[in-house]
Amino acid sequence: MTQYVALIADALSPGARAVLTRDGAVEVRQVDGTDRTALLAALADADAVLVRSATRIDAEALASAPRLRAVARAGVGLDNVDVAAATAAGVLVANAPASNVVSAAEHAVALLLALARHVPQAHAALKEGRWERGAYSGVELAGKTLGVLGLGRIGSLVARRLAAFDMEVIAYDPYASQAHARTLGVRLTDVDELLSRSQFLTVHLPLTEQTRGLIGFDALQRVRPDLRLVNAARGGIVDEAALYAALKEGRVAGAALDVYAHEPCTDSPLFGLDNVIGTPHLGASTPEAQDRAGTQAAESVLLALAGLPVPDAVNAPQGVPVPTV
Ligand SMILES: NC(=O)c1ccc[n+]([C@@H]2O[C@H](COP(=O)([O-])OP(=O)(O)OC[C@H]3O[C@@H](n4cnc5c(N)ncnc54)[C@H](O)[C@@H]3O)[C@@H](O)[C@H]2O)c1
Ligand SMILES: O=C(O)CC[C@@H](O)C(=O)O
Repeated sequence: MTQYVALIADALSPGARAVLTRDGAVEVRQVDGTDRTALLAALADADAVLVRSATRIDAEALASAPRLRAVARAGVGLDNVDVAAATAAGVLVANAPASNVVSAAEHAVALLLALARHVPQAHAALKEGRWERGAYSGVELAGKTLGVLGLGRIGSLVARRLAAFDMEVIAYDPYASQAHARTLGVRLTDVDELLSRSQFLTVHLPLTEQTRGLIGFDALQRVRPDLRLVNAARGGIVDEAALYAALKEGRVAGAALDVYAHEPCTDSPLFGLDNVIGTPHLGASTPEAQDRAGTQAAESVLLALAGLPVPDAVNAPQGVPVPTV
């Protein structure tokens, strides 16, 4: 006999459903969370909702969910969940912070290498029947300076991988310790040095009110003209209009983007520039990452519904049980 309804609002791995239904207490329902009307209707009976990055759980969604006890994010970024509104409503929010970091880091490295060597452009030309060896000469990574903006989980994995390419790695992160940076072979700098010295710059920040637009017109005035920028974190951190202007005016050499201010994004003016490559938010899109993200999110939901402490809860003090449902 099921007691609770868990709503899966984005495409999650089959492992999530298997965990949720393990003890027979949870009925799983599926909804397309990007269909706002359907989402709000489905939330009316939900005790928990599981999302990736496409579904917005904001104040309106929370107000439509009188029974809701938990929001579980199968991934890292929580910018699509209004954590403050959830907390005020007594709804526990949990993410799966370590689930997809290796996939995201590997994708950032893949984008950086593809950008340096024009892999997507050369591939497209070849498939169209053009053998254009002269058009796609690239640059080496060895000996170049890599700037890492945000030396957290993903930034650290990227730094370690690219140090192995003999890059000099510098990073800006006011919350990172010197000891941590040293273990990675990274030197911590201030923003000025990061911007003015980096030949490659990779962004690994959360999207917050402090980081929104951080790489904007001002920052892009202070970079080298041979800078190649990678953003596989969140779209709003890099101001797309400022980046477009900098690329167009030759103040930046190239950009590789996995994330966009508004997603899905298929018609950005940036896509018209030859020195921009992009992927449609694929950083976490591996079966390994999705399996971990889905099952961890589902485990958090079971703990929350049982009134037990949820290790990855972002709005409950560790060790303090959430209210029993
Ligand atoms: N493309 C994808 O599919 C994908 C996958 C996973 C995560 N992400 C994004 O990557 C982000 C980073 O993930 P993570 O696991 O490394 O997070 P994290 O919390 O481990 O690291 C973020 C780091 O940013 C630093 N930071 C915060 N504000 C800063 C500021 N103003 N200036 C400089 N540094 C600042 C923090 O100190 C922290 O070390 C996530 O928030 C998410 O938005 C994207
Ligand atoms: O769910 C996804 O595929 C994206 C996840 C990623 O952006 C994250 O923040 O974890």
